[in-house]
Amino acid sequence: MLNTSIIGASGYTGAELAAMVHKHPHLQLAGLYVSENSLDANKAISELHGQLRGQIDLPLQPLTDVAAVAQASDIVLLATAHEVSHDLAPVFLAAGCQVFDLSGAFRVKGDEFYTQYYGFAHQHANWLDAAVYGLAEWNAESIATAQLVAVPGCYPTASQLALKPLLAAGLLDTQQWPVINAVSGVSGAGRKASMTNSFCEVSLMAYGVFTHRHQPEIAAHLGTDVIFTPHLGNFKRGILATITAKLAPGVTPEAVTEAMEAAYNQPGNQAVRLLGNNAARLQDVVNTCFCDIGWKVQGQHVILTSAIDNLLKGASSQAMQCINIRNGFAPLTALAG
Ligand SMILES: NC(=O)C1=CN([C@@H]2O[C@H](COP(=O)(O)OP(=O)(O)OC[C@H]3O[C@@H](n4cnc5c(N)ncnc54)[C@H](OP(=O)(O)O)[C@@H]3O)[C@@H](O)[C@H]2O)C=CC1
Ligand SMILES: CC(=O)N[C@@H](CCC(=O)OP(=O)(O)O)C(=O)O
Repeated sequence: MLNTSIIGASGYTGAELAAMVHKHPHLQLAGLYVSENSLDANKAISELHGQLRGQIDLPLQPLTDVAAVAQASDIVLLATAHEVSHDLAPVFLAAGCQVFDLSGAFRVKGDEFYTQYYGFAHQHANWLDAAVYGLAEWNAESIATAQLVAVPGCYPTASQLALKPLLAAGLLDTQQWPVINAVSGVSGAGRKASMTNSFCEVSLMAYGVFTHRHQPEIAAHLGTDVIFTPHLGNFKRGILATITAKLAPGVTPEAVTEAMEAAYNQPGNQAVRLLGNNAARLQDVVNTCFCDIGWKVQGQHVILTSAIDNLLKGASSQAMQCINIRNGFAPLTALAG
């Protein structure tokens, strides 16, 4: 059994991770942690997340001695804000732990990226360089030997899983940037109260227009520029991305289907479900580890729809897929099947 600690366990993604680790036949929950001065310190996790009652009643411990937690852990899951992960990951890594970071702190290489999009200067160039981007269906080979996995953002997961097969097969005319419009449920903003996620303030709207940090994350890992516009929806969970792209001259609908099937009808890639000409729907993926992708071609354009649960395939279940790949377990262990 691998001792697994979750930092940020009281949050939305942290609680999902706790449930998965509890279910996993080869992982053992070593500890659940919150910040040193957290208002939730020493409460049972099930007091905050009632669905865990009777299953996981462990306390949320204040993270006071990072070195001691590292010593007691084989695997550390960081379900913490970017700056917190940035500071904590190197400590766990130096102690030899496998680290799976759900934040954006190690996702994109490049000197100016963190100052421009995250508001802090990155201090750990060596770990940023060593980090493997945890898009499970596309980076399995590198994930299998990584010590630090940077789990992709929620919008980047939905967007890239739809576009990558077409780019890999050379089917897109990238002179016209793919246009991604995506709507997320409010849990994407985390559990902490704020005016923007307050019930009476949430309304379907675009935000971060031309400035959202996921645009450069998507572009960097796709290797092509995109227009990306996120939207906040008045529902709890799920992301639906609707993506319009231009096909290269002569590309047929059959070629698009073949590219999607070649990418995902493969052993190990069962977390992506292909819908052909049907459109993806949130209700089919919420509370699951799946990404559903549909597409339709007309003339020289393709419209793709991609749906995930932002807290699962967009964060926690993708982290668990990466743990499974890294440690030689079946890819969807503790997730499905
Ligand atoms: N929500 C989503 O859909 C997605 C989130 N992510 C990323 O995953 C990470 C977690 O997100 P989410 O679960 O939504 O966030 P939440 O705000 O719901 O939870 C954050 C957790 O971190 C804890 N925390 C805060 N500061 C520290 C600290 N210094 N040391 C230890 N624990 C700390 C909080 O508890 P307390 O403050 O009480 O200490 C809480 O448990 C973020 O980086 C987010 O960007 C990625 C993809 C999707
Ligand atoms: C609805 C909402 O607010 N969503 C979040 C994205 C959450 C996510 O993917 O997290 P990372 O910050 O780890 O990239 C946002 O737009 O900031």
